[in-house]
Amino acid sequence: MSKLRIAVQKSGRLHDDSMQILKDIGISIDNGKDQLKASAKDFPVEIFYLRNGDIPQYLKDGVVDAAIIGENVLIEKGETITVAEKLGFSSCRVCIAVPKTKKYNGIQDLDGKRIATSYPNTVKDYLESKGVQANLHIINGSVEIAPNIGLADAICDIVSSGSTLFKNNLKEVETILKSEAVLAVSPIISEEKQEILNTIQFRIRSVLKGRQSRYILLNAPNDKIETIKEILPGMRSPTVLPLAETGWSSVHSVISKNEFWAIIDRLKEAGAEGILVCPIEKMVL
Ligand SMILES: Nc1ncnc2c1ncn2[C@@H]1O[C@H](COP(=O)(O)OP(=O)(O)OP(=O)(O)O)[C@@H](O)[C@H]1O
Ligand SMILES: O=P(O)(O)OC[C@H]1O[C@H](OP(=O)(O)OP(=O)(O)O)[C@H](O)[C@@H]1O
Ligand SMILES: [Mg+2]
Repeated sequence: MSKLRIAVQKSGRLHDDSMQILKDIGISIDNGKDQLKASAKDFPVEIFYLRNGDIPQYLKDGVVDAAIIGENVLIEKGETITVAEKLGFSSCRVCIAVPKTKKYNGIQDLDGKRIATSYPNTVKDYLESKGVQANLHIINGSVEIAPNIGLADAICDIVSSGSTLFKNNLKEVETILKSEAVLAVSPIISEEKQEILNTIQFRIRSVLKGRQSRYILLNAPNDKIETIKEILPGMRSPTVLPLAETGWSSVHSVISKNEFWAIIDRLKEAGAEGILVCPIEKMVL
């Protein structure tokens, strides 16, 4: 049976989370740090460790069948590549920034100006869509330094917390796109490998759903159960089990990770006690 070839970043911001999600879906890899290729145990998958920026070309050529990669890199270099799943980590945005002290009235201010970036296609498409022409300086790293050394009037780069912009006295003026890590697929994947990929996608969805959810357990007097059930969303309806103490029940439900703090006060007011919130490893719907 042929193996699905998946590319992951060799080292850098995506590496650890990429390996973690593979592990969570049951793909475990014995890999000496220096190996560039490794086979998974118990699953028809081979992992290739590559530079994030090189992965779109490998996907286009069919050298690898799928990859975990930043969506921003696909937008820059991967016109023909499809996104199979968003993976919920490495969230960032690609932005244009100018020196803090510069007045900025709108994108037309960049007409005829110099913009330093590692994402020339992304910037070019954006400027064209706004009818603006600028001179692009392509640099591969430390882009934020460019205005301070007189290399450019503006930059276009990745922003996450904004601290790199802040430290370099820059301000964000345009957000071109938002990005996160994705599972990307080669345009020339075979049917046999697509079958393996379908299994992987199913497992990824189960893991991501689990990560976004929490299992909640609480105790409440029986006459409060109806009110509590209305507060708890639950997958279908909450499970209600009698406690050893008469007149009391235990209520179990699944809620979104983000919902918990919003409903906790309402649950306590409604009479809930002994509230436990537990992580969920996987969730198959
Ligand atoms: N500050 C950040 N916060 C969140 N995600 C980021 C941040 N910087 C980059 N990313 C995301 O992680 C990806 C990899 O970034 P990283 O800096 O590790 O590698 P790189 O230098 O762009 O690529 P290569 O592997 O080719 O050297 C980026 O393409 C982007 O999607
Ligand atoms: O908004 P922030 O949270 O400060 O993150 C943004 C910075 O992170 C990335 O750089 P990275 O640290 O990956 O360095 P690199 O340029 O060497 O890839 C990106 O290129 C920005 O410089
Ligand atoms: Mg980087």
